Amino acid sequence: MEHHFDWVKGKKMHPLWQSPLSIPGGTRQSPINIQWRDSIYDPFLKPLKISYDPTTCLHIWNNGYSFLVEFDDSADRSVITGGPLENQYRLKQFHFHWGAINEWGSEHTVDSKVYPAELHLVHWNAVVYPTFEEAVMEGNGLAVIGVFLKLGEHHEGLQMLVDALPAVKHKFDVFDPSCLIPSCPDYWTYAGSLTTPPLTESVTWIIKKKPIEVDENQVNFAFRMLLFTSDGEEEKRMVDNFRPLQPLMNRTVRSSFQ
Ligand SMILES: NS(=O)(=O)c1ccc(C(=O)N2CCN(Cc3ccccc3)C2)cc1
Ligand SMILES: [Zn+2]
Repeated sequence: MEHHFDWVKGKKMHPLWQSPLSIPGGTRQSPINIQWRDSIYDPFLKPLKISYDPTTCLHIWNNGYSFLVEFDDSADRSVITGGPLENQYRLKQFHFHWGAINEWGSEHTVDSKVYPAELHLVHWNAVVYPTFEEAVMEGNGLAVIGVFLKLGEHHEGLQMLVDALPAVKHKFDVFDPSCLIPSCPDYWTYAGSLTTPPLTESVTWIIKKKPIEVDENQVNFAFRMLLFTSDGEEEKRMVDNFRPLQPLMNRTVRSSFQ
């Protein structure tokens, strides 16, 4: 799929959505820097309840600016509930954001610390909305779990994805994405938006405090060998697919931990 780039004086620029330009009138845009000491402990926040059915995993594919692993969301088989959420949300897909080198790549930052990559597990409110596309347009439509990746030990679960990547549309038998989520229950949560078009302000963000560890080869092979372009075009490595930080404006980040 052709990646829409913006041209300025004949130079390929990053796609529009990566410019600092926030959408007109946007008051809850993402990503943001999470200032740990400014986050407010909320004792009423419940533990997040995650129950995924590994057989709902469909396939992995490259959508031009990331690679996604999509799930069968036709029933309540892989769901999250609790945490800051009023309803149960269905898992639709997960994807990553990463940089060309390990110095950057994550979308959110913590006390201005950038991680080499960030995982997003995307869920939608199927209790209230009939389709994902409609939920994308509503303030309580989506819930995304963000998990930071840091360099360290080899990660067995990620390795299964790395091994599947060469085949663009790789049929998965089973994959349980909870193996990519740290067991530590602590998270921050805030009201935000999609970080890619249509940038709608429909996401309840749940950012895990603990990162997962992956080794250097996994980052290099999992992410940096992917291409933005489709066959026949000059090769453009798929890197730096993260949006710049957005203003916090009148928002509070709550923490589930003291
Ligand atoms: N980085 S992120 O976690 O914020 C994120 C980014 C993209 C998506 C995503 O699957 N889509 C965004 C909307 N798009 C399709 C669509 C739907 C309605 C209207 C227009 C377009 C699919 C989900 C989460
Ligand atoms: Zn994302």
